[in-house]
Amino acid sequence: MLEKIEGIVISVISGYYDVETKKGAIRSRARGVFRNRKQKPLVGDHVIVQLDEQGMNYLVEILPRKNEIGRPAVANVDQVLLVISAVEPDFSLELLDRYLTFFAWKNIGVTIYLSKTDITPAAQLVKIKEELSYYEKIGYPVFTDGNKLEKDLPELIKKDAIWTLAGQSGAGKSTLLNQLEKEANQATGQISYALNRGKHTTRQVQLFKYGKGYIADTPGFSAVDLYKIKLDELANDFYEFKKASAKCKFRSCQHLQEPKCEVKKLVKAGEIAQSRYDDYLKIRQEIQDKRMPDYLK
Ligand SMILES: Nc1nc2c(ncn2[C@@H]2O[C@H](COP(=O)(O)OP(=O)(O)OP(=O)(O)O)[C@@H](O)[C@H]2O)c(=O)[nH]1
Ligand SMILES: [Zn+2]
Repeated sequence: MLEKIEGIVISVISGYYDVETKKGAIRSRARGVFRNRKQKPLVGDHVIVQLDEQGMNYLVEILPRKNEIGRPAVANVDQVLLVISAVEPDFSLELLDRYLTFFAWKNIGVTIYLSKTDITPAAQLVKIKEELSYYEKIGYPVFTDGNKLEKDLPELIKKDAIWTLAGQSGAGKSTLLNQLEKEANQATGQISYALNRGKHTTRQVQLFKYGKGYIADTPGFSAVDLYKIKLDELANDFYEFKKASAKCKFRSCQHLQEPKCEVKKLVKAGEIAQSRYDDYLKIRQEIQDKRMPDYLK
């Protein structure tokens, strides 16, 4: 009888898949069957490995994938740690809304981390923190202090959860990642993967253990495309709009010119941020402009 065991792919190196299981890490090869089906196991995939007596382990099945993001891609991402800088590059609410919209669309939770607060003029920082408190109110965890983030993060990463970093180029993703990875390696006595990365090898993504789950060791991605979002579903990706829309007169209200729109009422009352509404309209327009005509779909 060949034993089968379930696990999570934590790294892929030249055709070998390292799978973390309850028996520890198992190195395995993928069965040719995946190639035929054009199916390729990704880091983050939940898989079944078949063990045999000769010590040859085969990855024989990929369990259903709930999402896939980034380049290199990571599967089954539970949460994005979004790094937004206060300065260099300057803080931008529009950029923040773009990221949040994208991950909401992908059904991935976001935790916001404000970086470079140490080099931000005090008055500017006060204003940014105030703006971020709105996001906390609508349900996004916000960290504006790196030490607090590192202290709380192990608790936040739930069992087998996969986190990945995202944010604009220069925001500080690699800086934070190196810090977290160093800590994780110190805690577990692991050798840093970073040391094995030759300059000329293709950049691979690996998961390192953190908290009760994992963090991807590659800074995810910096740019997001929003035009694939369906126009009439966009409002659902703005969580506070979605919540308010239960009180809109029309069930399919897009919060534009419709009468008795709760979202517009709350914008007027200052309860929904005007900047959120403006960004909603802007992204909407973008989707409209790039939308394929119905007959081409
Ligand atoms: N003062 C200060 N500098 C920071 C902080 N975080 C990052 N930096 C600096 O900002 C620059 C960019 O940081 P990176 O970590 O390379 O940014 P990144 O998001 O990985 O950028 P890409 O690799 O281009 O996507 C580096 O010079 C860092 O040293 C911070 O919290 N405070
Ligand atoms: Zn409405």
